[in-house]
Amino acid sequence: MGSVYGIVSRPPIAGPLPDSKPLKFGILGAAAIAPDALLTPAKSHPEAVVVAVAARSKAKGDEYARKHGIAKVYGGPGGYQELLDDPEIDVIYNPLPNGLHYEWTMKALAAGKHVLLEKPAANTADEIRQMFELAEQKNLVLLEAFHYRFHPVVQRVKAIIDSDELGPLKSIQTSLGVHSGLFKSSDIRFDYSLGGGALMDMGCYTISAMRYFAGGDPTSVLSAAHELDSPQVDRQTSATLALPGGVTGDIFCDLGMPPYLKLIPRLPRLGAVIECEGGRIAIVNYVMPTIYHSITVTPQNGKRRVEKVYTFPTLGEPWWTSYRYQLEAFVNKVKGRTPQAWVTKEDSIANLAVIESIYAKTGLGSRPKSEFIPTS
Ligand SMILES: NC(=O)C1=CN([C@@H]2O[C@H](COP(=O)(O)OP(=O)(O)OC[C@H]3O[C@@H](n4cnc5c(N)ncnc54)[C@H](OP(=O)(O)O)[C@@H]3O)[C@@H](O)[C@H]2O)C=CC1
Ligand SMILES: O=C1OC[C@@H](O)[C@H](O)[C@H]1O
Repeated sequence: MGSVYGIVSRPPIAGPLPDSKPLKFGILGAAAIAPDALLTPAKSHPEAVVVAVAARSKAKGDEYARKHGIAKVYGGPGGYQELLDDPEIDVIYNPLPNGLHYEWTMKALAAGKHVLLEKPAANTADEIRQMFELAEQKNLVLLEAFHYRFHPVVQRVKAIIDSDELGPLKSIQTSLGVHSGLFKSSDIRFDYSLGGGALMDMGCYTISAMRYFAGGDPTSVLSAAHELDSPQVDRQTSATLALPGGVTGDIFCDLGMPPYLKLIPRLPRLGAVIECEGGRIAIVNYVMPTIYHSITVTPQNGKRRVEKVYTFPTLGEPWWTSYRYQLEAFVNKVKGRTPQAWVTKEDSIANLAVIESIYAKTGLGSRPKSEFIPTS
């Protein structure tokens, strides 16, 4: 999935600004998402450079570093901690499996590093609260990498909702699903012990977007259902949530939608529909909008229009991915400048709390708590 962005993203190679020291990033794990989420965006960011990667296997780390032009490799059983202990590194990017996010983010913060942390931030809301508390204590930046929030598309949709052009909100539907076979059965997404499940992996976006558009958190889970991949792992989850002001929210997420008639592969579901008293907004692709997107606004008493938005008035380029916008915000935050958008501690905690409440409703329960006990 990630490599699609490589096709649309055409970054120039950027040099550092004369008066600004670039932040040096280290990556925990030779993860598949890192090229799209950090390595490629950093190439066009004058104040971000990836200097090291750690991998459980030195050989895998070496190969990954060679492919992506990363100078240093920490490999073997102590490699992750060696990366955290590297005094040259300012920021750790943590794209480990969900169930390892808490342990390695706590360790990275303890080592005095800022952290760009993949979504969902951890397996439980309580772990997320602890990570942010440590970041606050140490005056470090911690961000859950909900990259889509940094792209102009969702911000434009939110502005239309808030403008009251279409009147009060009635309902919000958000979806994210991919066809079966995209992820192998051995993928981390299907491993309960690593924090797997469709609701964790993809549902976290649908809930995050729904909460963002609603401007508030669900008050209850009205109903929820799942299809299983294995006894504790949902391949698909859907739920209906009560939102403030009598608004209803429907989410759908699927790690492997079966083919139609067992033959025809399914197109990805990447959309959202927002119904208001005076019209509706339909978004195609709120998750990876740089590839393609549309915002169709249909007022009840007006003309239907389609909007597309790739840049902000004074920020971005049409080829900037959501990850590139996210990196811009992250670097600005670390440098003490005001980022264009942000995902706050409260937002990250609330998102995982909704995931946990849906898992409670379906009976699958939260993903396992980390066994890591912080020492400081
Ligand atoms: N923002 C986005 O758009 C996306 C975010 N993600 C998130 O990024 C994270 C990683 O996803 P993805 O890159 O697809 O996954 P990968 O499986 O490619 O990467 C996970 C990395 O974790 C390391 N790892 C450490 N311990 C284990 C273990 N016990 N089992 C498996 N891997 C382990 C491996 O590193 P090594 O062996 O090299 O040390 C591996 O490279 C997830 O949290 C996911 O939700 C994923 C895709 C898109
Ligand atoms: O973060 C993600 O975004 C896109 C999905 O395909 C992927 O499963 C997920 O981890």
